[in-house]
This record gives sequence, C-alpha cells and structure tokens, in this order.
Amino acid sequence: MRSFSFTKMHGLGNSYIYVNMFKERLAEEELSYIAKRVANVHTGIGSDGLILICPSDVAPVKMRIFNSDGSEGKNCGNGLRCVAKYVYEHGIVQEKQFMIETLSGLVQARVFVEDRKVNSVEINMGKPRLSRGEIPMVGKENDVVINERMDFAGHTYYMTGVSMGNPHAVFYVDRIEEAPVTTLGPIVEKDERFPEGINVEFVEVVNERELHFRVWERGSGVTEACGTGACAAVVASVLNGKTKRNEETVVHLAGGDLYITWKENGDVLMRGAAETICTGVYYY
Ligand SMILES: N[C@@H](CCC[C@H](N)C(=O)O)C(=O)O
Repeated sequence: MRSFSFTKMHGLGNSYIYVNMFKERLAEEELSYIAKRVANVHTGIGSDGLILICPSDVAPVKMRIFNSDGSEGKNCGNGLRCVAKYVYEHGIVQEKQFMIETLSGLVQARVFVEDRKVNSVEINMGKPRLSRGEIPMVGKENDVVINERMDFAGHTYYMTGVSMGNPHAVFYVDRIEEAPVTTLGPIVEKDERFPEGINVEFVEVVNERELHFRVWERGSGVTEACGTGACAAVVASVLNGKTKRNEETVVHLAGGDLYITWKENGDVLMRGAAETICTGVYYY
C-alpha cells in the first residue's frame, strides 16, 4: 500500500487536499485518480479536489490544481491563497511577497502575518483575458463577450465571459437565493460553445461596491467559493457598468467575503482568508 502526507486547507469553504511535492512523490499518471479518491467525502478525505505545491524553475513555488472529477484546472484563486500561507508557514519562502507559478502564468502573493501565522493573503492575479479566443469560446477570436444574449436549454440568458487564467461565464440574477446554480450551472459548464468547459457564476448586484455570488465550478460542481470566479464577477461587473474600476468590491460568497479590485493598470487584486483544517497521511 502507498501513502502520502497531506494538509487539508480551505479558502472560504473551498477546500482542497494539499500535497507538498518538495517532499512527496506522486506518479504523474495517477494524479487524476488520486484527486477523485481524496475528494470523495465517503471513501476519501472529502474536498473540492487536490492541489500540489511543487518546485518551480521560475518562481519559489508552483501550484497545480485538480478538480474533484480528476480534471486539471489552470488556476485557482482560493488555492493560491492557501499555497501562499502553506509555503510561508513551512519556511519554503521567507519573504512576505513572492511569485507563484500556475499553469496559466505567474502571479504575485503577499501574506499578512500575525504571531507567525498567515491570517490573510493578497494575490495579484494579473490581467483578465477577455477575447473569445482567450476564454476560450467559439466565435470570432478577438471579440469580447459582454452581456451577450445566449440560449441554453430553450431559455434566453445574458452572459459575460472572462478568463482569469481559467474560463468563467457570469450571469446576473435579481435575487441570489433564486440563482439556478444546480440547474443552469451544469448545462452551461458542458455547453459545446465552450471547448474547454467553463465555470459558471451567478451574481446579484447589491450596490456599486458589493456583490452576492454563487458558483457552479467546472469539474467540481457547487462549491462554497471560487476565487478566480469572484475576480471574474468583479471584472464583468465593471464591464457592465455595475461596479467601478480601481475601487475595492466586496464579494459575498457562500463561504465568506473576498475583497477584489480591478486596478487601472489592468491587474486584478484579490484579498481574503486562507485556513488550515488538519494534516494526515492518506493510504491508497
Ligand atoms: N475554486 C477555484 C477554481 C478551481 C478550478 C476550476 N474549477 C477550473 O476548472 O477552472 C478558485 O478558487 O478559483
């Protein structure tokens, strides 16, 4: 029987099993299988997926994220904050500001420390990518998708598309409690107009500085929070004239709040909590 040490962490209830690949060895061809196994709440540990904290050639650390269905994502906002907390608290980095490599590029992390513990983290997520080609979405490669009329399952909706290194479809609703997360979410996720699938976000605008938010994540379904999704929601809201550029917006997710600013220079800043739940050894 094989085993590895893990740490379970969460960002606003979006939980992953984190494995320190500076110490552990997992076979590349087994990663998808391991993600599915550990995520299972009955027969595994229970999580939204698996995150590997890996050595990098271009930064002090690299994050890889696998959803609970075993698919590999290219970015994860809540995961980045937890990785930043982990590497700082485990002495893998000594600075309070450092770069993290992801499959979609480099981001900058800044940890806020009290009594040697990281209590919140800010990530500069870089610039959103807005063209259909970048999201990716079928159609004219360079066109943006802002409040575009789209039909799903015979009904008409209006969608804004944003990539934060991973793809997001943002829909506005009048009341967040009535958002069709579990009905429309899976239909949009697998729609053939999104060749790599898509994360689906529902947003209620409270005012110019506050949004309510729920998510159906590609590869994991309903989760308590999605960091990249919350960034996409703020970018979409600026593009739709609902919130302001260069001003912090509070996004209320099911698991708590994130503070997000789409800066004048194009970068998106995301700030919020990162928590350790437990550590253990997993046998498989
Ligand atoms: N929960 C994450 C996003 C995880 C990956 C996503 N499901 C995808 O496949 O793109 C976040 O906090 O951003």
